Amino acid sequence: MSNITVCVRFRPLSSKERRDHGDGICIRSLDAETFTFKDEKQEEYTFSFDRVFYEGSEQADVYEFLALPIVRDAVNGINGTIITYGQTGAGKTYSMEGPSILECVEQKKGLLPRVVDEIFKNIKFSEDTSKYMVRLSMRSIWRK
Ligand SMILES: Nc1ncnc2c1ncn2[C@@H]1O[C@H](COP(=O)(O)OP(=O)(O)OP(=O)(O)O)[C@@H](O)[C@H]1O
Repeated sequence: MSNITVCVRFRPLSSKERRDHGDGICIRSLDAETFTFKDEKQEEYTFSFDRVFYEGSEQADVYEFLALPIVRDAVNGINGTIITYGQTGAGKTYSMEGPSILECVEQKKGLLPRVVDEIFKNIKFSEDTSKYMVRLSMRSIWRK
């Protein structure tokens, strides 16, 4: 895998979206890396990523593919960054934190709590006598 992994995630339609636009979706899955998008003129475009997470994907799927390799590097002293990008309501916060960072069912926990848990689990069970210093920062960048 290259040093940069780029994935796309589709969230389920909200009840308002279903009410306003019905169930019709313009995305057709081809495989775990490729989907087609049909625009309003019915033109079809194909897009490929390192992984496509369709609307049924679980938080754990995203974590295992995307974040776990970064955590494994981090405990070996290799920095890593996770960036979520998308328009408002696309699901960035849900993917990073889960439905709520404070009260959250295990299955819905987002990347951030999973990453923190795994880093400290690794440190706790590391056999050598190394000292670890963990630095983690989060930024939100938006345009009005
Ligand atoms: N994969 C998902 N499964 C179920 N619900 C989701 C998923 N992704 C997002 N949602 C829901 O969609 C809504 C919008 O998601 P979220 O708040 O994460 O968007 P956002 O990209 O962070 O938006 P903003 O940029 O405005 O902060 C929320 O109600 C969230 O719970």
